[in-house]
Amino acid sequence: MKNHKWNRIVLKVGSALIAPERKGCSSRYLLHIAKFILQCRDRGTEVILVSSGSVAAGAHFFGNIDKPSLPIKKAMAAAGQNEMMAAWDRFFDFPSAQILLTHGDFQDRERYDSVRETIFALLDHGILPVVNENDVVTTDALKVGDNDNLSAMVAAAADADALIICSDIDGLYDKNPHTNDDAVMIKNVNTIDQSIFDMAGGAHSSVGTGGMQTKIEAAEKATSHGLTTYIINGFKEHSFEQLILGKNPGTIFAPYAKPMEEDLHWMTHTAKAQGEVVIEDGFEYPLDEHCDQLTSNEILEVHGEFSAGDTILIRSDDGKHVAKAEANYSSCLLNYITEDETDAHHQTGPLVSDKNIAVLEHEATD
Ligand SMILES: Nc1ncnc2c1ncn2[C@@H]1O[C@H](COP(=O)(O)OP(=O)(O)O)[C@@H](O)[C@H]1O
Ligand SMILES: N[C@@H](CCC(=O)OP(=O)(O)O)C(=O)O
Repeated sequence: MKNHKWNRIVLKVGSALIAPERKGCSSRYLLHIAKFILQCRDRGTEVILVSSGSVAAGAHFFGNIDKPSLPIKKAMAAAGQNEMMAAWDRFFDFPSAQILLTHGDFQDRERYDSVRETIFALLDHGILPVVNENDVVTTDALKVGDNDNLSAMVAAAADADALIICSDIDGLYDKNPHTNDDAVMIKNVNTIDQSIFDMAGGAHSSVGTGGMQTKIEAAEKATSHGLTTYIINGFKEHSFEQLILGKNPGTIFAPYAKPMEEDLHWMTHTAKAQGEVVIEDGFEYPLDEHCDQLTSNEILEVHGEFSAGDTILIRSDDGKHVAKAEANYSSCLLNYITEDETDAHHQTGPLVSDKNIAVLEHEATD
């Protein structure tokens, strides 16, 4: 696979590469990553950088406290973001542009289109977009939470051909190599199924977020959109030399032969559930074809507050995530009907829309 076939790539760089010791930014690893960006651009490949590291870069301003409170973490991000942007800028003789996003920007179609337009305009003018989560304004409801998933959302929104995740490890192993001496590296993944998710553990470093779990989630988001996804070791210059030569320096996840349609991809991988409806195990119908059979009769419990039109998660009693879909009724009404045992006439029509439904195939991870 030669990289000159890439028209556009998203390169995700983790915190450990930016501020390895939490003593501000270091050019130690950024130098060879910047060289790779230059080489790609010279070959006509547009690059979008998703750069973590604002919290790690800003930590030293706050005395590197061990367990910072949320407001202090946000303050570290605000101060570190400037340092991180400046660190990248030192390497380039072309301009870069800061894009700070939250999940809310992907959830809302107008804002999503606006982000896309801005990225395309920057690329058209040879400016390097540098994306990070807007940690200062995020709340639990609004945040993506990790830059692996954020990079996959950006890659899908920007119609990129490849997502390259630069980590602190060579690629995906069959188990966490930091805790298992016999872990074996996997060079190629053709299908991301539950067995691949089962291999992935959390982060071990003090600066990383999400570990391998969020990288597999990102790979699933990206490959189902038709992007080839790489996990490589960003500490090693050799990884980037191999990529330029069209070789595989880490783990490659093959893109779906038939990428998901845009709406289904958005519902599966981007839309955030505002609440959930628990139904009995063994609901018999394939939900995407027979969601008209799912009425209030099937509900065991309703969690969270949502309105008609919001995205909800349908979960079975044994915890399995069955589907995400657009609710036809509010949580308030569903709660009233399920709790009211006196009047069986209160049955609803279909709980969710048959136009906006995504059947989920993995076991719940939360
Ligand atoms: N199966 C696995 N294969 C490789 N790494 C794994 C695996 N399971 C867990 N990990 C952990 O994931 C880490 C990489 O993720 P993370 O610490 O979040 O770094 P980054 O800053 O690159 O996002 C590895 O260093 C390793 O400790
Ligand atoms: N937005 C955060 C990044 C969080 C994150 O996902 O970090 P990492 O696992 O190092 O990619 C920051 O800039 O510190």
